[in-house]
Amino acid sequence: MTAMIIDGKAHAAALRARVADGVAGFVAAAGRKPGLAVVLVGEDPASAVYVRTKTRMTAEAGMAGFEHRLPADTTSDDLLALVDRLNADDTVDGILVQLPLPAHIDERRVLTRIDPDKDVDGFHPVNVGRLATGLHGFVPCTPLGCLMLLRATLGELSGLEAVVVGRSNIVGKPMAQLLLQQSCTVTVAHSRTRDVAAHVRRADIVVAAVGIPHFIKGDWIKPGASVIDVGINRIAKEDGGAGLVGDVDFAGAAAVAGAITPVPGGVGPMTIACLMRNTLVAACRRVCAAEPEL
Ligand SMILES: NC(=O)C1=CN([C@@H]2O[C@H](COP(=O)(O)OP(=O)(O)OC[C@H]3O[C@@H](n4cnc5c(N)ncnc54)[C@H](OP(=O)(O)O)[C@@H]3O)[C@@H](O)[C@H]2O)C=CC1
Ligand SMILES: Nc1nc(=O)c2c([nH]1)NC[C@@H]1CN(c3ccc(C(=O)N[C@@H](CCC(=O)O)C(=O)O)cc3)C=[N+]21
Repeated sequence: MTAMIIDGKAHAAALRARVADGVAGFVAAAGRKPGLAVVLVGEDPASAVYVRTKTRMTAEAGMAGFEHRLPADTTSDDLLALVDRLNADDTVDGILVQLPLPAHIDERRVLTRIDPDKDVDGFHPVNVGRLATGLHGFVPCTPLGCLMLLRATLGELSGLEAVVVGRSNIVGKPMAQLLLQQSCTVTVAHSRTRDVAAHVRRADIVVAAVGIPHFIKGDWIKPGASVIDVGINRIAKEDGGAGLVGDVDFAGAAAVAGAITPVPGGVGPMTIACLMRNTLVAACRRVCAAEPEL
């Protein structure tokens, strides 16, 4: 193995510590804690685990967490009414509606109902537009975490060839916007791309957000490239247990890459740390129109 392993867990812990410092300053100035409301509809076990982790980390950062668990048969109108209440609640600085939502709920309608200035997920079209035009808004947590890991690993990204595999609104598209903002030359590959391997072979930076275990092969990776594996795939292990693997063949890629994120312990922890960061930023903007240094 030649690649440096990018320790997402350690970077995330360091970011959460900086956020906790900022939170202490906010509490001293504003006389209250930054507040994050997390809404979970239904009983999806993976979502329940993420929501519990988010709530625990919120408390550890010194912030107030408000967990709203609604039954799977909640109507769109009931969910929209809850979003309206959270928008109007001055103790709530950030709102996150856990995805995916049950199929009968109109996801777009719910996400666009969230006050853009409380949209710590960065999914509201206003924040998508702000990111695309270079205005201050909220950047989705997963691509923001990926960018932080890349900056910590490579420093300046200007001029590098970046290939993002995946074009979802949550990961691929905002990731491409962020890399473009850093003056990378960005290619976005997806399921209709004719030869994904050929694009990946040119890349100094590979971000894999496909949702297919070990989709990116080791012999696609350019020697020395930086590989960010966003994939979280639950697979059955030989011993009968459940294992978590990424979208990259880790062993194969680590033999040629310059640096690579593991799964678990890579992008996932950074996503949650960035949510804490965005919540503190939301609180600072709402209360004192200031940007914390993070
Ligand atoms: N670590 C973290 O914090 C997070 C991890 N994830 C994980 O990241 C992965 C991606 O998530 P998400 O973006 O939401 O997933 P989506 O399913 O929304 O998007 C997957 C993307 O991969 C593309 N794709 C599918 N098959 C191929 C193929 N054969 N060749 C090239 N591209 C392909 C799709 O293309 P097309 O658009 O053409 O269909 C699509 O753009 C998942 O494993 C998810 O669990 C997600 C969010 C946060
Ligand atoms: N509105 C919304 N915002 C999200 O940001 C959001 C969402 N919905 N729905 C689901 C996806 C997925 N996601 C992850 C967060 C943390 C880990 C994480 O911490 N993973 C650990 C492992 C955790 C485990 O063992 O399951 C790791 O990679 O080390 C993973 C995935 C956020 N998402």
